[in-house]
Amino acid sequence: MLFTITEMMTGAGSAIAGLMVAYAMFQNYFPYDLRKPLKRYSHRIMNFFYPYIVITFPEFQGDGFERSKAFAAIERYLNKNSSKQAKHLQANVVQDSQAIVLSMADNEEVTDEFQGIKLWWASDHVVPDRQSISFYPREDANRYFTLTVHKKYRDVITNSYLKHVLDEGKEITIKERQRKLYTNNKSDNWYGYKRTKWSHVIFEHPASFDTLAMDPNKKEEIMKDLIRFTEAKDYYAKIGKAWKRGYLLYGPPGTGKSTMIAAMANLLKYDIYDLELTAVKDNTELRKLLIDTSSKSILVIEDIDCSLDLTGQREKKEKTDDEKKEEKDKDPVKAEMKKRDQSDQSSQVTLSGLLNFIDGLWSACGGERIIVFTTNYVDKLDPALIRRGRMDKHIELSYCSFEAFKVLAKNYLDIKSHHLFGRIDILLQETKMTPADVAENLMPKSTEEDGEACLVRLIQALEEAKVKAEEEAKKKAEEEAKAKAEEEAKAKAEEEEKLKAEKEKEENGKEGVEVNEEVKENGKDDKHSATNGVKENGDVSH
Ligand SMILES: Nc1ncnc2c1ncn2[C@@H]1O[C@H](COP(=O)(O)OP(=O)(O)OP(=O)(O)O)[C@@H](O)[C@H]1O
Ligand SMILES: [Mg+2]
Repeated sequence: MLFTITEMMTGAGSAIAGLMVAYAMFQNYFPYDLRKPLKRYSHRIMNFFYPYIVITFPEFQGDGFERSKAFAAIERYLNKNSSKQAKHLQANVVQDSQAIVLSMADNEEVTDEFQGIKLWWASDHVVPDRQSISFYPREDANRYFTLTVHKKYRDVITNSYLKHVLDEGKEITIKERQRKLYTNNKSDNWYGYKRTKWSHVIFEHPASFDTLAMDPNKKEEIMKDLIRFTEAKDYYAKIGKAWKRGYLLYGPPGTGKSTMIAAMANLLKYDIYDLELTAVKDNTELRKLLIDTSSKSILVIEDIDCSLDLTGQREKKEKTDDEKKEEKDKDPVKAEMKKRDQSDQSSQVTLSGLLNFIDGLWSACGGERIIVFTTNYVDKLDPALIRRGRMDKHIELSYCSFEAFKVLAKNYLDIKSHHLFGRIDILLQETKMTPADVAENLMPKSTEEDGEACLVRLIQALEEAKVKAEEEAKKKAEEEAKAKAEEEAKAKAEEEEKLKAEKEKEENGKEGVEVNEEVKENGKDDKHSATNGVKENGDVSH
């Protein structure tokens, strides 16, 4: 046996040596001009017998400094197969990704299947020419993927499979990317080196629809609505509408409007653009900001009633000169600061600009976008702004209901049912408390405090709120009654005054008539005497 192996080795060694000699002779003595066609024909012969096609996807293409998007997408797509099949994996921390991406190391091969067709993916690298000068700090070796598949499937692969790989890879990239929370910069900071219109931080809000306290049916409906929107690309194209949807969240402070936006972003894996309208100078800037947002994002304008005077009149009611002077005399520093503040914030964004922004021709750029407005006072908003088509879904977030309380109790205390729940149910119906306040009362304040103690505290707070509300209602009723009584008294006094005045007028009138009559009588006499006078005069003139 040992003899045979040694013999084989010797045989192989001499064969290799023979080949090397032949190659060296080919290099040295074969005419240069004939080498090229020979190579070409050998390739053709090889192709004739080799039944596969090989497609290469390099990491960097041409002189491009940017990593190829196709390569990145394929890397993500192969991730799921390679982590199962390949034995040698390479861990990469990809920029903007939450997870470490495991891809197969060089010379590893994984298989994939598509419509019953078997395909082979392999990874390798080439070391670029050392003498080349590059300013780009790319890695020394350029990696590439190769896809090998039987020739007869060429059409399926080029037409459908590659699209499927790229789409799926992109989808995974988007899902795994670190999401961002953007806010707009003032336009003074838009230009220059590395300046941008939006600044961002990593979005890490933990809110989810599970932790959101509200009626479960309503919650379900909102979630379904959101998911249907994300899947409705073709539908929107079919009906000829831009792929966007507007939500108006309204309700008193502390009822979970901002929390719901975070939950929406987490559900859909979208970025958030939090637009501060007061920092936008005019409609043109508003449009520029919109163009600079990416798709798969939620555009938020919080407290829309405060950001803009939505009756269309942008300027706040001007104070009179006297009022201004009085203010200045009281606190000159504050008055000056306010003046500067006002001149800084002189935003000329108009209602029509905002409407165009959310519903006009420009709103379609980017696609797959959700616009959310929040407000505490829905009645204050201009109907044009919140009509369907602009704000498609109106969601009211209101005071804490018993259903909402149960979600909070489960989240904060891990309690699903308790004998105190009945009392809380009645109290929640009798008094208004925001989910924010309920949550605050349910949060244990020390390690010793157990769930029951927190529920008791909530009951106390609810009872106090109830008493307070009753007192306030009583006070309000009293004030109203007082105001009404005062008004009635005032009206009565006015009526009396009026009557008195009329009476006086009447009496004066009577006297006036008598006087007049007297005057008339006197007048008659006078007339008489006057005529007489004329006559007399006439007589005189005669
Ligand atoms: N429905 C809710 N479910 C769960 N937590 C809530 C809910 N509402 C309020 N909270 C809690 O109360 C806090 C305040 O809520 P949030 O900021 O969402 O209120 P808001 O409606 O946006 O108020 P504002 O109108 O003042 O902006 C949050 O930190 C959250 O933990
Ligand atoms: Mg808020």
